[in-house]
Amino acid sequence: MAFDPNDLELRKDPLRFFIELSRNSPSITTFRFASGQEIVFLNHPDLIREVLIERADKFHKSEMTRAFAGGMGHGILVSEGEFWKQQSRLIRPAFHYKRLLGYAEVMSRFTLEMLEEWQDGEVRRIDEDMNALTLRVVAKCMFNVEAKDDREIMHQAIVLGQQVVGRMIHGWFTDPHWTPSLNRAGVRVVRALNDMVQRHIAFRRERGDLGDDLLSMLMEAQQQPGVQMSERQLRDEVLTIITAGLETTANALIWTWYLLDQHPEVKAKLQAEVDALGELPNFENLHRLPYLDQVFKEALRLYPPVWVIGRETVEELELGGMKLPPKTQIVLCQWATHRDPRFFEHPDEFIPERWTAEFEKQLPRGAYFPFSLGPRVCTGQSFATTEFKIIVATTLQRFDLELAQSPQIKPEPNFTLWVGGGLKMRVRARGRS
Ligand code: HEM
Repeated sequence: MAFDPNDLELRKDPLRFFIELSRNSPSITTFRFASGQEIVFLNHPDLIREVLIERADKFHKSEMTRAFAGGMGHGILVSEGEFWKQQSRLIRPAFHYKRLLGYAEVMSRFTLEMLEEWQDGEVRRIDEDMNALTLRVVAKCMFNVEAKDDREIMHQAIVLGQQVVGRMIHGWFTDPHWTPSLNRAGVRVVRALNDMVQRHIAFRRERGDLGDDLLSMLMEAQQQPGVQMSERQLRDEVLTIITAGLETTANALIWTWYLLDQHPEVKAKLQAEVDALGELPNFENLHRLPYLDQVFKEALRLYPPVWVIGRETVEELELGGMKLPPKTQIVLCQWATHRDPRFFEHPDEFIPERWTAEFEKQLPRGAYFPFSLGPRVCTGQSFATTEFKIIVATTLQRFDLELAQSPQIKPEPNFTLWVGGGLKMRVRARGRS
């Protein structure tokens, strides 16, 4: 059937919409949201590179990104210009290579604690386990928050955020009169989250002992001459890092457990690799798990947690032969580009082995961008990579996971790419200590 970008059934499924759009326009095209707003869609590595890397200063985050990030306020994800540079300079040291060593210990300890709760043969909601684990990790590593009550507040805020973003995406594609809004329950959750962050800031101020985490680094930076950072900004940065760091990594893990189940030969090969390690996975020995690295890259290709990126033009410019006025909204879609047969043979198949050094060398830069590229690349890329590898390798050394539900799983495009309906798996102890 001919592709009709206005077909309502197609619009109810934005993932299919973008695949169809990309197959019908190999480079640059436009489509309209239900409201009539025109969006430019890019689907060629040269143009993706131009926007993210080569002419990055000519593009800001899009209206869509700002709306996605609305509940987190105006943190690093959506700030621009000199202010973004200042915040980035303050936040990036928390992700420095040297710090990952300490974070990796926390990741390993919390994974082992989770596994201690798993009973041989039981069926678990693996999506809930991965969400709880990644929340615990990011809250501890970045903000030294361990209290269960605090984690519950963060969890509720994230669930709320997912509902709001889910409605937003549906509205953009299908409802000409749609406007974003937050109901009373939503307002309550956001307030609880604000109060929690304020409480932590006040507690540290009172004690006069800031500690060594990201929140402390930001609080200290507030005192530096020339640094402009209000209390509200501090709160927004905390919320941004928690949200950016939690759902993304959790979904990468959830999809990987699903993919491993569907590809027993890959799972067996990976199990053999983690068993041969002969010790607990840690920051120093992860390089001895090359197949895990290939699995990670391939899982992020097929199910990129950040499935779409938005930008808008700062000024009038020409892109791919089109003249774009200022504030033109632009979409780049990892979900579609990562499945493009021009760059990936058998694009819908899970083949970790494709990620050889030769393959990566010939892959055009801009055809694969799960963490984005250029100056606004994901701040947490190394953190997420370490966390993913430690959790998968540690779990696989001890447990075998098998799907305990229908394998027909529908990816749901939200703030990140979800496993629709959750993921039930049976966990079996592998008889190793
Ligand atoms: C597999 C896991 C992850 C994926 C796939 C991912 C992906 C991305 C992508 C695509 C962006 C760019 C978004 C845009 O341009 O609109 C981004 C930005 C960002 N990510 Fe991640 N992310 C992951 C994990 C994390 C973690 C664990 C953290 C922190 C703990 C984090 C913190 C950030 C921050 C702060 C930004 C904003 C950077 C800036 O604009 O300067 N991310 N991430």
